[in-house]
Amino acid sequence: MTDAREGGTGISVRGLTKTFGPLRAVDDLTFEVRPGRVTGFLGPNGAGKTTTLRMVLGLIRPTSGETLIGGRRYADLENPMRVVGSALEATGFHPGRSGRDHLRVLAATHGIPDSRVDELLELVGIPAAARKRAGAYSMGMRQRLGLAAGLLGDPEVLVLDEPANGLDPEGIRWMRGFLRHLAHEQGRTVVISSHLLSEVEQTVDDVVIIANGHLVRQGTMDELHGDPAVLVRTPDAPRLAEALRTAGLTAQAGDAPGTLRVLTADPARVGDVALAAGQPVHELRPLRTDLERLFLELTEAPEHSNRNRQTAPPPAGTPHELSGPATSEEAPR
Ligand SMILES: Nc1ncnc2c1ncn2[C@@H]1O[C@H](COP(=O)(O)OP(=O)(O)OP(=O)(O)O)[C@@H](O)[C@H]1O
Repeated sequence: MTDAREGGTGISVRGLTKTFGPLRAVDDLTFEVRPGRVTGFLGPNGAGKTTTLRMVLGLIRPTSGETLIGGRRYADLENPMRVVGSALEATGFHPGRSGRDHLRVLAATHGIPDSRVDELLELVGIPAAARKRAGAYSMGMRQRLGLAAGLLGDPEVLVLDEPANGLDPEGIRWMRGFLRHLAHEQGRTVVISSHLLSEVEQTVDDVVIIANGHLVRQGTMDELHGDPAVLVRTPDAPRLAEALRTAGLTAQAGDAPGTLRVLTADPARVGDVALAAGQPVHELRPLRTDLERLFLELTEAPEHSNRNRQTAPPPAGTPHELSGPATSEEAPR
C-alpha cells in the first residue's frame, strides 16, 4: 500500500439533486469531504445517503448538480479504481464463488496481480475463509470482503455504505482502527454512511448529516460535541453560581433542580472554587453532549419530516402535508 499522500483527494458535492418520479431523493445537496479524515455520512433510513453515494461513484446520473473527486467528475477519471474504491452493498457476491476467486476476477479485469488479492485478504482478516463459498459467509465476513474489493486498486478515496452492519463488537473495533489508519496514517479520504450517529461517533472525524434529501449539518465531531461543560450539584446553587462567576467561570442553571452547568473542561476547577467558597458538592462530572438526542433533533425537525410520506415537495409557503404511514419502503436499486 502507498504511504501518506501529499495533498490528498477530497470529494465535492455541489447542488446535487436526484429525483425518482415525484420523489426528490436528494435535494440540492452541497458538502465537502476532506482527505486524511474519516467522514460519517449520516441520516435516517431513506434520507438519501445511498443515492448520493451512487452519484459520487458514477453509478447513477444526477438530475442536477455535480460531484467531483479530486476536482474531477467520476466519468473523467482515467483509472477510477485507483482513485476511488467502494463497498456499497455487502451482498453483491456470486454465492458459489469463493471470496478469493471473486477478488481475483475483479483484479484480473483491472490488471491487478493476484498477490494483491492475498495481501488484502490478510489485511482485512479473512485469509482462510476466503477460500470458502461466499454464499456461506456471515454478514461480517461479507463486509470484510467488500472492504477488500474496495481497496483492490489502492484508491485514494474509499466510500463504504454502512460498513459496521453485521459486525460483532470485536469486528466493529477492528473496522474502526482500520479505517482510521487508512485516513490518518495513509492520508486517504474515507467516507462511511450510517443511520446512527452513535454507531460511528468513535470512528469519524467529520460528519455530514442529511435528512429528507437535505443537508442539516456539516462539521467536525468536536464541533458537534459543542463547548465542554461540567455539571455540579450543590444544596445552594445560587451561592455557588456567584462564587463561580467571581472566579471567572460561566455558570448556568442545569436541567435538574440544584444543578449548575459550568462552561469549562476542568471539573477540578469547579471543585476548588466550591471548596474555597465553603459550598458542599454532591455531584461533579463532565457533561457529554447526548449525540443521539442531537441527531434526532437535527433529523426529525418538522422541516425534515419524512419525505417518503409525500408524493411531491409541498408548494413553497405551505406546511408539509403527510399523506400516509411512515414507511421505509425501498425501491429496487
Ligand atoms: N431506484 C430508485 N427508484 C425510486 N426510488 C428510489 C430509488 N432508489 C432510492 N429511492 C428512494 O429514494 C429515497 C432515498 O433512498 P436512499 O436509499 O438513498 O436512502 P438512504 O439514506 O440510503 O436509506 P437507508 O439507510 O434506508 O439505506 C428513498 O425514499 C428510496 O425509497
